Amino acid sequence: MDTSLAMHTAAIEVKGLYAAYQRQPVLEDIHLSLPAGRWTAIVGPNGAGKSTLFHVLTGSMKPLRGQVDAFGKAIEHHRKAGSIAYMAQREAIEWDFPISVWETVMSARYGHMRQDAWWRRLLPARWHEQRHCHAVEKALDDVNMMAFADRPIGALSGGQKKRVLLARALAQEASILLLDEPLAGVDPPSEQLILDVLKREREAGRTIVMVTHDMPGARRYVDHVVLINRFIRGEGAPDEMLSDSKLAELAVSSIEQSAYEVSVAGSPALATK
Ligand SMILES: Nc1ncnc2c1ncn2[C@@H]1O[C@H](COP(=O)(O)OP(=O)(O)OP(=O)(O)O)[C@@H](O)[C@H]1O
Repeated sequence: MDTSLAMHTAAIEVKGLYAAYQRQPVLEDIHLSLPAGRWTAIVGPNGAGKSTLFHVLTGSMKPLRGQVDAFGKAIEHHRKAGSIAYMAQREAIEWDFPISVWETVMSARYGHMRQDAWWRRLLPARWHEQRHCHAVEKALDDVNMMAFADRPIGALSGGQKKRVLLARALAQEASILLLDEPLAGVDPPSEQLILDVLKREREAGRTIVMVTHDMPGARRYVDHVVLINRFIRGEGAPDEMLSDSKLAELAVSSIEQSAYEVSVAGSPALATK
């Protein structure tokens, strides 16, 4: 990990962000400052824009407006440097291609290999370099999936796939981990395993930002919470943000949001093409 990055107090800063799909606004006027070396939970109802926020933070979606920096540098810089690891929701992945668990996790090392001298990049043996193999093995061990290393990725259960996706994010050895629902669809022992792994990663100085619907897990482990539903609905300590009254406000915003979407769908000015 680049330790100079960890000197900043904010890992991610978002200013005046607007994002939309086919002119339909999904995120509006988002201002955020996510603390470095801390564990942040992004909490919001279905369709609140949480995954969209991650798409913008990884640079895979261009916002309509606004600025997003990580450790004081544009997201594009981090995209090239591989300093932000992203774990997508399991449902968003195509599983039918014939690669093994080991190869899936090794793909997280491409960014490191790209930093090598050009002639090294041409060597097929780079896949077998000790530092890459060690990072993959450690990540698979962390999520208790080393025994499945040779299995085709498509031949795993849903919870096992999730652990492999987390291993891939860990193997990148990035400064920031963006995890979209890492706890969804896993059994209680796996959930505990994942929470323990993330706790260790946070203790090692990494910044973790995770989308979650698991309130007990968030209350117990995270340092910082962002409530979101198209707008930021609150940001602060877990005790305050995950209180019954705050969560009730968020639920009400969800009902209002649904009513808004119905009215926008009928509006010729914002209708999608
Ligand atoms: N590719 C897309 N094209 C058009 N609309 C989209 C697209 N992806 C998401 N949306 C819409 O954008 C809104 C926000 O979606 P997003 O996936 O960011 O929500 P989310 O908070 O991650 O939800 P969930 O908790 O269900 O995963 C939703 O209304 C969704 O229907």
